Amino acid sequence: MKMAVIGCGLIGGSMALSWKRAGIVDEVIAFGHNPATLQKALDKGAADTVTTSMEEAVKDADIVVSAVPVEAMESVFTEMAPFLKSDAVVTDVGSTRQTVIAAARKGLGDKFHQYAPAHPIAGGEMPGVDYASADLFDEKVVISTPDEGMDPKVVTFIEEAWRKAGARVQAMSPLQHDLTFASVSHLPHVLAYALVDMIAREENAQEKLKMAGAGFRDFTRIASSSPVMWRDICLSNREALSHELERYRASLDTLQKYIDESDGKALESVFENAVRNRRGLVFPGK
Ligand SMILES: NC(=O)C1=CN([C@@H]2O[C@H](COP(=O)(O)OP(=O)(O)OC[C@H]3O[C@@H](n4cnc5c(N)ncnc54)[C@H](O)[C@@H]3O)[C@@H](O)[C@H]2O)C=CC1
Ligand SMILES: O=C(O)C(=O)Cc1ccc(O)cc1
Repeated sequence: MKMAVIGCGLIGGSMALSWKRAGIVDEVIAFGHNPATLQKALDKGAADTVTTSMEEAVKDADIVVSAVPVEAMESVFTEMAPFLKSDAVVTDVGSTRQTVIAAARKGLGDKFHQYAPAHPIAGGEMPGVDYASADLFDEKVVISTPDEGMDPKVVTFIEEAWRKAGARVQAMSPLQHDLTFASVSHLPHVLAYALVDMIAREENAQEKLKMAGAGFRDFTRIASSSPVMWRDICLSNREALSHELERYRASLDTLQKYIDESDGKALESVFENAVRNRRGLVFPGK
């Protein structure tokens, strides 16, 4: 089996390494625009061959994965469509589902039935194939979002491949996915970026930041994530994310009121509820 990876960064590169390790694919070709990035994919062992030609990447591939930022998905699907083998399977790893599925519908056209989406809930804040690893998805959750017009056999093939690669597959609707991840992934990234940006713009920012402890480090780790990737996620899941921001703003207003009014009892009750829920959380995988 030959896999073509379109956008061989952290997730595309990790998928290549992980699916090779699991014996799902024997050979990987990476497509990209930047020869230096492609050379890194070769050095890392994520790709066996590389190309800047979409035709060369896709024409003999049995599996094609798009691992580019979500707003670039439509042009990638459009570019690959003419060169796909009739029995090739297409997938993607994007962080949003409704707009990416719409992009696949539009870009792949009458080849849409060859496509099944899957979003791995695993990654990290450092982008690029340098940070890729074969065990990134071990025991992690991968969300499958089957939708109208997809071939159930293709959906099952992609789900089974992820299981074989060591992940746990869970299915949900594209809408449910986007509402859920707006809340537990997209909102926290915006909050972390906002906090670091706000402090960094202050006159004595560097002196302040030097004083930051582990709490600040834990809260803001994800503010090191790729600006392009997160710009795209915010734009792609605009409605759900905007709703979450409104709710969060209301929650901050409430906390500010308690603080302004020195209402310790009310503050403690909010914090206790958060602690009860946070301490009970179990995160899948390592
Ligand atoms: N970083 C993470 O933790 C996770 C990311 N994702 C999703 O996976 C996808 C890839 O993210 P990462 O691997 O983290 O990013 P990355 O920045 O490490 O890799 C993206 C790669 O795509 C390339 N690229 C960008 N536009 C392109 C285009 N039009 N054609 C070809 N190549 C193009 C970039 O040069 C880069 O090599 C995104 O859709 C992201 O939302 C999903 C789960 C986790
Ligand atoms: O860095 C982290 O902790 C993440 O949250 C990684 C991540 C980023 C985007 C996704 O769609 C899924 C996982």
